[in-house]
Amino acid sequence: MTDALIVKDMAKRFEKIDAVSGISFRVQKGELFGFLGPNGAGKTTTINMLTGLARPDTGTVRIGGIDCTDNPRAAQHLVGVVPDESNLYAELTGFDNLCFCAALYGIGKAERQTRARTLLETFGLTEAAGRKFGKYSKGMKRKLTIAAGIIHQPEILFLDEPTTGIDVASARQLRQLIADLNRNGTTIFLTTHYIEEAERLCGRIAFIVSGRIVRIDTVENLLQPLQEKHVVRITCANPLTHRRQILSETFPDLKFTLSGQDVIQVESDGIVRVGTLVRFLEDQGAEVLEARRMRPSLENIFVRITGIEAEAMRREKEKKGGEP
Ligand SMILES: Nc1ncnc2c1ncn2[C@@H]1O[C@H](COP(=O)(O)OP(=O)(O)OP(=O)(O)O)[C@@H](O)[C@H]1O
Repeated sequence: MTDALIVKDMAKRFEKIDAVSGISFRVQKGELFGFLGPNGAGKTTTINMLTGLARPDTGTVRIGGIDCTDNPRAAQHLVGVVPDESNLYAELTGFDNLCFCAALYGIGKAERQTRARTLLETFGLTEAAGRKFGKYSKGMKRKLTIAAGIIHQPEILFLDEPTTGIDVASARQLRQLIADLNRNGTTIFLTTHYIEEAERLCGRIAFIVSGRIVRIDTVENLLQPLQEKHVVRITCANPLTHRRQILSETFPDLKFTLSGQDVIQVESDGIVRVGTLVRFLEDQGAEVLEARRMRPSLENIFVRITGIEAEAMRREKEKKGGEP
């Protein structure tokens, strides 16, 4: 397999902050590669350097075999970027926006019209092709922005939080579309704070924490240590914080992790006797609302690796980016 992207010892410092501290990784052609990390981990700084918007202090970036380190303009032609805020024109139609983007890359008139039509078809936007972009729904806007990001057939497409801020149904459609694009050969670099989205879509994931890549592996390998685990999530109406100690002492074979104040996650190598646990908690004065056996997920791994609650990260992001 050939590499679409090779990053070596790339670093960036802002005054006193090492935003990215010498990271190295490769993305193969055809991969859907996930880049996950908590707030402030260095994801945006990394993407900016990979897409030619910022220059690394040290290290090298090769895209499609071309060294882009000292030539950010070269990078801009080799990558497709879908920014948070769409850069398309509200007054132009969907079709004209795509043709305009293609023209910026020097694509001839006949070819850009063909590509625009094909992409509108692929993204289910043919009927909206003649409508002004400003009148599109949020989900349609995001789709057209992705279409514009691949009109020049880039080596790699960067999707930064593609489903943040759009409604649930459109987000589901977008995920399907991203999976289809990848299945049809587009190499994708995806950041998302929806861990489940990453688990569902990505083949391989890098975890970045405080500017360093702390783990990089296939989703299958990341999940492997959890395959034998049994996980139960117990939700209470009152805080559980002060009960963790007694739970650990009474059930030494079980591992208890608090998730917020009123949810506790129980992990075990053997079957968890949920009834016994619930009765014990109730005897202790807890008001148990729900006890649910969970399928071990990438979220458990994320919490282990980053020490950050995925739920807390989701809430934080949605405050910034709007509803999911
Ligand atoms: N232009 C800048 N000047 C100074 N510090 C910066 C600048 N850009 C980023 N940083 C700092 O660098 C670190 C990494 O920031 P970055 O935006 O890359 O993180 P992130 O992983 O994208 O976070 P989020 O998920 O919240 O968007 C943070 O500590 C941030 O405050």
